[in-house]
Amino acid sequence: MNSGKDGDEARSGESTPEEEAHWPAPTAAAPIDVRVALPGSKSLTGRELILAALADGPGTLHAPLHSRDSALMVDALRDLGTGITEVSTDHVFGADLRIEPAAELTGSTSIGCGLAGTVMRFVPPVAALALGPVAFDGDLYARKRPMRPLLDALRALGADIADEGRGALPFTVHGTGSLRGGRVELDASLSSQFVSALLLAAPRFDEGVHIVHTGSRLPSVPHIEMTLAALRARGVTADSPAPGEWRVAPGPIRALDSVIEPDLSNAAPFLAAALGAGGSVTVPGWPAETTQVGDQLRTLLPEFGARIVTHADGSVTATGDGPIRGVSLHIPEAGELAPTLIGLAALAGHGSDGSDGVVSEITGIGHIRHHETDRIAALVAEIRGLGGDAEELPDGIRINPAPLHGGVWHSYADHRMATTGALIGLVIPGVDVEDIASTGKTLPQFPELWRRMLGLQSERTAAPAFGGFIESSGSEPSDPLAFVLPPSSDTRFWA
Ligand SMILES: O=C(O)C1=C[C@@H](OP(=O)(O)O)[C@@H](O)[C@H](O)C1
Ligand SMILES: C=C(OP(=O)(O)O)C(=O)O
Repeated sequence: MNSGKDGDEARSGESTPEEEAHWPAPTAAAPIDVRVALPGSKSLTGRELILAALADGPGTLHAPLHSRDSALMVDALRDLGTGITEVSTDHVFGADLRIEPAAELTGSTSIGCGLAGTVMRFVPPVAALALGPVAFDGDLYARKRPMRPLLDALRALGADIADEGRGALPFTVHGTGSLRGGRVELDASLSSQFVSALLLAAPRFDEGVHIVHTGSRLPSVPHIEMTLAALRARGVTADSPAPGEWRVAPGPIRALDSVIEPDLSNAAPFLAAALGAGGSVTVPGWPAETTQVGDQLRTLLPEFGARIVTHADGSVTATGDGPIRGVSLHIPEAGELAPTLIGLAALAGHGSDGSDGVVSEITGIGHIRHHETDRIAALVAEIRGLGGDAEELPDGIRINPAPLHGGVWHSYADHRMATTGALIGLVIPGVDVEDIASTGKTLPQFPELWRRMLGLQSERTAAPAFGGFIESSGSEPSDPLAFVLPPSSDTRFWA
């Protein structure tokens, strides 16, 4: 795995110079009918890596994500003494991972967080269990992402952390090999990851943890439920005794072999493409039950006019055969999906598709100002840059119908900004996405998958680091199955 640990520039380790600059987003020439298989969930891969590193024996992750964020997590846990090796398999998105927990976690190291919220939040509590100082830093913008509530909570639980009052990266956790734990108050209104971070390491705290959220709002609740479910799957006693409170009992974390579900949040731009291009997009391997917030796409996309069918074989199809409708959505739990939904809302208002010109408002997402960039400010600026009419709300965005035109769409090093630019470019000719390589954070295959989705030839002569993920059954642009996985990989990969 190439994490690009030491550089702001190196994001996916496989981008061409052209992608680093401006990527001409392909415009859909005709309705599409394609099947797009997606790699593993960032959030599940991160949690399973942490829990496997703290477990009572070795375990294997099947079908994990291989991307910049997951590589940074692997590097961080290796730096703390965990053995992580790639185990070759024949499925399409890269190797399984074999994890051998360290007998004792070791400090005296430094950890690069890139721009990964999961690394900068989930690893410090683990570092507190290591022996010796562990220095954390990340990309320049990562230093702006909030950390103070988590660092203060860790201190209250017994950790020694030096951050020179910054409440942000860089900081050093002086691990002593153990942490007392216990009851702690924490304001998680800026990020649910503060809660998940403490819960994940808490079985190894002397007293476990009892977190009491003190803020007036709580974003991304499904991600906290995902954390509790991952802990319980490993035999840990973990619950929520009251709204805004969570408890984890001290005890062993059971080693196990886990299968990572495909990333349903990364399904968002692809399913949304059915609305942009017209036609159908099918994502295979959709779990029948999941804690991933991306599952909500099945109810959110119909708000924009999509038809969704969940098939018995575990695939989900989105079909778009009419104008994109304006929406009024309040989605505090689904901020991760907001950039794609906002992109659709901008298209609903662009005025040349026969849409009814309804104003869209998407609210409850103030916390996405603290994601990879201030996503509300960035989306407003970029939609306006293409001639659209968008304005910031205190906790969201309003989009008034307006025709869009081509131009440069800036990514702000944010993978979901980049994919949103690609989505708009499906409909609006002449959109150039700056830094499409930022998609390497969670989906290095994005440019390739997107072009293949449209029946376009690959930009590469050979897919380098993540090759073999598509089995083209013809690659004629008109072939509706130009983009499928072979059935054998399908069953193996999504089992
Ligand atoms: O725990 C996780 O894996 C995540 C939690 C959410 O963070 P916030 O609560 O900061 O929104 C989500 O947006 C992020 O992409 C992943
Ligand atoms: C907010 C996101 O990432 P992170 O895990 O870095 O917070 C995201 O992927 O949309």
